[in-house]
Amino acid sequence: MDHLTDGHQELSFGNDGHINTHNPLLLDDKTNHSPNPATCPVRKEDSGDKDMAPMAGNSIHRSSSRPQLDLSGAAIQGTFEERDPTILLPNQSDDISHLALDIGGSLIKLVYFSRRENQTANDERKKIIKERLGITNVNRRSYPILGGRLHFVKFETHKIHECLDFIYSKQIHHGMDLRHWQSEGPNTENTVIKATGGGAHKYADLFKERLGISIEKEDEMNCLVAGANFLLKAIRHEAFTHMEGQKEFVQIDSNDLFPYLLVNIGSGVSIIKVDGDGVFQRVSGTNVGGGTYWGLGKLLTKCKSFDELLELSQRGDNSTIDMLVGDIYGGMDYSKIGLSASTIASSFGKAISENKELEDYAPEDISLSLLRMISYNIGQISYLNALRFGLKRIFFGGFFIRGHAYTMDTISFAVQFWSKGQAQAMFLRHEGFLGAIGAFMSYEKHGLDDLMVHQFVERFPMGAPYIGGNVHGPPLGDLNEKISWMEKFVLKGTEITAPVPMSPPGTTGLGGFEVPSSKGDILRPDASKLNVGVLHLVPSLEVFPLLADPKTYEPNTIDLSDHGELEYWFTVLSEHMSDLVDKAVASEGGTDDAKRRGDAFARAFSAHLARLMEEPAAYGKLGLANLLELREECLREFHFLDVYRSIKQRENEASIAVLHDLLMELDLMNEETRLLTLIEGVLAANIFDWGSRACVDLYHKGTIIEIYRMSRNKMQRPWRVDDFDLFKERMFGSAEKKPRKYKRALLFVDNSGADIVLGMLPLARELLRRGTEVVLVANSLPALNDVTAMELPDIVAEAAKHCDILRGAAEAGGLLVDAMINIQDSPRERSVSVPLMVVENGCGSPCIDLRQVSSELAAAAKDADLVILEGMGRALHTNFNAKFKCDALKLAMVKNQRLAAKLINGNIYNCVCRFEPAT
Ligand SMILES: Nc1ncnc2c1ncn2[C@@H]1O[C@H](COP(=O)(O)OP(=O)(O)OP(=O)(O)O)[C@@H](O)[C@H]1O
Ligand SMILES: CC(C)(CO)[C@@H](O)C(=O)NCCC(=O)O
Ligand SMILES: [Mn+2]
Repeated sequence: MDHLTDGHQELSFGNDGHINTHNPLLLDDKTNHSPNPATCPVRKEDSGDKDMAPMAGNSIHRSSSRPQLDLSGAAIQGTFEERDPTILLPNQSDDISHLALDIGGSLIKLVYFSRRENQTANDERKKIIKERLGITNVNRRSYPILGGRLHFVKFETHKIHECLDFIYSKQIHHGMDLRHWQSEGPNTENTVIKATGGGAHKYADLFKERLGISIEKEDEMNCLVAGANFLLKAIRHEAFTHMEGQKEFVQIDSNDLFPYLLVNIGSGVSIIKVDGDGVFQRVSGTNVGGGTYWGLGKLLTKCKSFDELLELSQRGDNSTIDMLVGDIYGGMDYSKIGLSASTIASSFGKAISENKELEDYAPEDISLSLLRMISYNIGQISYLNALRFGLKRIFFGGFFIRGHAYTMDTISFAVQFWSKGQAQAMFLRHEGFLGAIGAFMSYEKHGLDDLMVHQFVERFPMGAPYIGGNVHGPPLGDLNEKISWMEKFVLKGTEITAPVPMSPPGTTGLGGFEVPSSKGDILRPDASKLNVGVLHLVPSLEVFPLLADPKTYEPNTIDLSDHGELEYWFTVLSEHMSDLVDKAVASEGGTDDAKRRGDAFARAFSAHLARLMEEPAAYGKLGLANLLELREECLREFHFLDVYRSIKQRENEASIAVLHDLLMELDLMNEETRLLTLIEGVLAANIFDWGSRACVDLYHKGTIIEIYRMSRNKMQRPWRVDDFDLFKERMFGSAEKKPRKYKRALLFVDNSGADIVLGMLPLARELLRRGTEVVLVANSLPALNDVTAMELPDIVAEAAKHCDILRGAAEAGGLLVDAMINIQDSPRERSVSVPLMVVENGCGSPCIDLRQVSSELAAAAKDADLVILEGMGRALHTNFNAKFKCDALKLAMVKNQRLAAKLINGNIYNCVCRFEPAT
């Protein structure tokens, strides 16, 4: 027995899983007895989709978006003695296309770009939309940049052969001919790659010899500045402060970025005053840098790796070796000048007087003493230079920092201490890659140089465990290698999945250099392995033009920085996992390969979740939308392209089968009753959400139509949030107000099946009937059972068979081009109808960040005066607090008890109908 409560209303299922109530208003019972798909139980998950007939007959031509390999001209590269020779695919166009290097004294940083596969299946719909919405500038580039990803990799400079092997086996250096975006074949003669850092000079010949490629040298300082400027302008939450163990992201206004001080802590330290793009001066530097810490530390402690040295420092006590103020002042503070007894008076100073050898000091203590010495020194020199030029902001980059909390705290503390709080130290998430990014940006002809700020979107570092960070041995190329890696990664990398206790924030005492609080934290597996996201280049993402104030807009309603909240969602997502994996595997035919991928997905997603539990801000500011997106991205990473495909088809078929009856009943009503019934219908049908645990349990208890009717029947007003009367007044007018005819409405749709077919389409139809153009806004990529923009035209075409209004409007909107075959059109009706259109929203998650929408949605928004956001993901988890320049209606059923309590002080299955007039 399952009880659904909505305020005072309660409704229960009969034991047989059938609904006891019968509402004559909607859906005559006859549908229960007909042999149509509406009576299929919802639960039939494992059927795979092979035995599912395509819903719209021959009009469905959904093609998988899995990258297609072009095998023409394939040849084995290298000698035949090699065990796993690389196979070169010279005509493979969506492969890696560009790379740039920063070869420093300690590390080689490599940034490379891989293009995204072309999604041609969507072309027809796109063409129509472009014509309709008058988008003219979509092909403003003459070269085919279709989006892609920027990847970040690093190697130790003394192991340069690993870097050469990596480039070679990934074949990144092909297709680098600057005169052509796509090189025709494996011809490296013209290949030129951009490189900066000292090694660009030192190793140029080696690159020519080993790979036959020429290095084009770019100035190191130029690149550092270009990289920093790009990141600070283009990547949200790139910069953060780090004080007493607390990381806080800073959103830099790109119009208010300059001047600033850039301190790059590599082997040595460069200090650069930056006044604009390409406008800078290297004002200082110091030879006491990262190389000093690592070099001296290695000699003094016999550590074998930088990380080992850093890890030692975390267990160290520097007071055994440093001379403190208290050591000099007999245990007292020197309070007159603001120095506490525990302040370091002289780094390593104790070693003078004690009769000890190196072996007598703990390596841990030496490492910490060294780390503090160097960090404070750099902090102090940086501060002095900031003071010299009156700069308030200091950004620190370079791999010395290595995402290490204590290092950052120490530098921050030094800056804060010396400037008395006047200057602020900030760090960059892509800390070590500034130069490499700058070199990458310096390609003039690759078209990436003029990228608009918003065109890069940082996604979760999906590939990060295996492609970010250090690379040892052969690179991981294909999916198969990724999976193997994932299997090993989780077996070995227990430190990633183990939760980490956070030390309580400490105090810093009397203004002296106390030990910052984050010392005790574990050293996370190389920060760049998990911290640096892959930057996705999406050439056509824009800010949604109808946002009232894009600057203050925050998509996430729930901030997961509250640990209890994060824990809750962690549990929810973990509990969903095995179900999801089963579905994912079934969606790919249940093969052994699919099982292996499913397993790897579960491991990868779990590792990410564990990582986030340990450090919620690891990938930038974390909201629920990000977590849900992470899951979808993880699935895609392991080539699960549409897990819910067959469920969606089944739900659509079942709903289409009863659409006609629903429309007939609606048409018998008067306008006002009909509007209410339509809104009720949207809310009721929003129950079909495979992202909600409670609902999924519910689906086992009845057919789609039974559940839909049950849900409708309990629609008792007032809803928990109920602005319906206000909306009605806007639509129909009142004694005081004139009615309003909206010109164009954007309907952000949610799930498949009843939700779209019996909820949103009838509402769209009503708007169309009233002369409002309707744009259905759907996901670009599959997420849960959300309907996608690619699927919608077929659904609309099916629905149009049952309704003249929909048919005329769909025709006018160009939606029926493929599906016209069976429809006899009447030209008269066609010409008078306002259009019904479909646009993609640019995202592939159940939530939507309106700062990153597709250009077609942005274009469609231009003439829109009504926005309807439907569903929990789009209207509650995100955008519940979003304000718009036009009227906005937010409709959702809350299918999660915790969210209901938190957001609307209500209960699960309560409904939200929030109407907000234009601000
Ligand atoms: N895995 C690592 N191996 C070696 N050094 C590391 C590692 N991780 C962090 N470091 C630190 O980072 C420093 C190198 O930083 P970075 O790569 O920014 O400089 P670089 O470009 O090699 O040097 P420079 O710019 O002075 O030529 C090292 O000297 C060391 O202190
Ligand atoms: C020599 C470079 C620029 C090489 O990256 C760097 O290591 C550095 O800035 N060193 C510090 C040299 C100095 O200014 O004292
Ligand atoms: Mn460098």
